Amino acid sequence: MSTPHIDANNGDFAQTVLMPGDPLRAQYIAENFLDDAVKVAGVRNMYGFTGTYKGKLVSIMGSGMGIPSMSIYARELIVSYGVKNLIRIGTCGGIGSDIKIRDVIFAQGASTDSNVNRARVRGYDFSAIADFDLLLNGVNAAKELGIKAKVGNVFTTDTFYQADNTFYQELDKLGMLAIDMETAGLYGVAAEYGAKAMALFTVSDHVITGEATPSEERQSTFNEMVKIALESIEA
Ligand SMILES: O=P(O)(O)O[C@H]1O[C@H](CO)[C@@H](O)[C@H]1O
Ligand SMILES: O=c1cc[nH]c(=O)[nH]1
Repeated sequence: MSTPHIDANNGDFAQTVLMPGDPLRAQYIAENFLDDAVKVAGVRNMYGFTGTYKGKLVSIMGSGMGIPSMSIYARELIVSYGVKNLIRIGTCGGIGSDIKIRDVIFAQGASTDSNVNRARVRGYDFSAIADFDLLLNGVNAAKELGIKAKVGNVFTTDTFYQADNTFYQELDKLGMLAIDMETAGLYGVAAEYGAKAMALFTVSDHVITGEATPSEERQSTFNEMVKIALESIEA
């Protein structure tokens, strides 16, 4: 049974879905990290794949950019396909002065300029937080792989191009590690529909210093994050 945005059959998705923003990254992961990967979804070229990693069944599906796109796919995966764990694997802009490009960051919590989570609690504030077990498994997997990772609050924005860059300094003062465009929405959808969610990123650029990862290095840092996410999955 397909949904308006996912043309997969019942049972096509594993209990855990890794979600990069870019569907071509989903395809790259399926081709390079999974065994026996099968394409299960492709409406609007938002590809979804299911295969195995070290014998564990896992799916990968693009989320698109921004909270609205992520929220559609996350909701349909949970409600219509019974997905239990959603792990965002994305890129982000670094904010803190101790954040360097290529760092791996776990989003323990996600603040936002979006109204979607307030709308879930009658206009009050909602703490958009990662599922503790998924976060712990991810942090432990990073440790075992010898990859240093940072864990903390991030900011999810609807606006990739900020009108006023001094905003980043204000986020820095509040201890925000990084900025992305989906995580607060993912955490809200997971809470609303009873699934677990967690996000980790690699820092592609630093929004205060302007430093950016050279394009030829992006793939290798991205691969480290993918390995962390895949190793963190429980059988
Ligand atoms: O690399 P992805 O996962 O798409 O994540 C980041 O990149 C996009 C912006 O360029 C936004 O989706 C942002 O969250
Ligand atoms: O959302 C994002 C991702 C990477 N870099 C940014 O500045 N923002």
